[in-house]
Formats: sequence, structure tokens, C-alpha cells
Amino acid sequence: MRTEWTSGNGQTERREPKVVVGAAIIVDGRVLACARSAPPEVAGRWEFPGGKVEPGEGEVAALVRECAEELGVRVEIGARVGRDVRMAHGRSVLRVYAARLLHGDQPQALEHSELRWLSAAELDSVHWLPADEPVVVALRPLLADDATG
Ligand SMILES: Nc1nc2c([nH]c(=O)n2[C@H]2C[C@H](O)[C@@H](COP(=O)(O)OP(=O)(O)OP(=O)(O)O)O2)c(=O)[nH]1
Repeated sequence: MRTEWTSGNGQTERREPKVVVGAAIIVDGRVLACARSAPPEVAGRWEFPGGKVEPGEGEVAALVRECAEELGVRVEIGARVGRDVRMAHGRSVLRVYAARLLHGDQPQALEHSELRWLSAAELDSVHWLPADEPVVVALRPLLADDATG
């Protein structure tokens, strides 16, 4: 997915969109939802832990780093959940992966204002960031499956 837009000097630029990765951490049929604490315009909106992939960094490595920074946990990254979601007029994309906790680690809200474990039936009980909505739809059957296991 490549995006074109016109910069201030009138020239058309083509750049790969920046990838924002998110981890759908699933335990016993519930996914971990995290409330953003900043910036003010999105504080209180819910998201998957994660963030921007740094230059030269792999997506899995970025997720492992972000989960350690934001939640203090070690994770194993699994399959993609849903499709890439275009954000910021194509300047970035949200890409979410399923994940599981390792070594009995328990997430702590080191950077978020609140954490909640949501079942499939509870997915709509929080106000997700807009880009997360299609991912949440794709996630629902995975939670139902996991709950029966
Ligand atoms: N982590 C995360 N970011 C999301 C989600 N949905 C969504 O729209 N975003 C947006 C919010 C932000 O504009 C951007 C991610 O930025 P971030 O601030 O979390 O990234 P970061 O941890 O790398 O932070 P920084 O280094 O830029 O401060 O993507 C999501 O589910 N998880």
C-alpha cells in the first residue's frame, strides 16, 4: 500500500505508510483492551497495546518491545487479526497480531489509564479508536473459539 500526497512545495511524494502494530493478547477467550492516557484528543479511547515500528525493526520485535514497555509482559506473537487499516489519510496503517502471555506474566497499566479483559460479548462495551473497529469485528470469532478450548 503506497500513498501519494502533495507536500507544501507542491511536489508529489510517494512513501510507504508507517506501520503501527497492535497486540490482541488473548487469555481464556478474553482480549486485553487498553485505555489510552494521551494525547488528550484520544485519551480514554481503547486500543490494543503496541505502537510504531521503528526504522529497521521487525513487526514482531516491535510488538515484543511495546508489550514490555507498556504492560511489563513477555509475549509470543501469533497470526494476523483482520486486515491492515488505513490511518491518517494513508500515512500509516494499523496491523494487529494475536498474542499470548508467556511465563505467567500479568499485564500492568504502565502507560495506559486502564486495562480490561473483554469477552466476545463485551467487545462493544468500550469506545475503541476508529481504526480498531474492523479489527474488533475480525477478533470476535477468535475469542469465541478460544473460550470453547
Ligand atoms: N498502539 C496502538 N495505536 C493505535 C491503535 N489504533 C490506533 O488508531 N492507533 C494509533 C494511535 C496513534 O496515533 C498511533 C500509535 O501511536 P503510539 O503513540 O501508540 O506509538 P508509539 O508507542 O510508537 O509512540 P511514540 O514513540 O510515537 O510516542 O496509532 C491501536 O490499537 N494500538
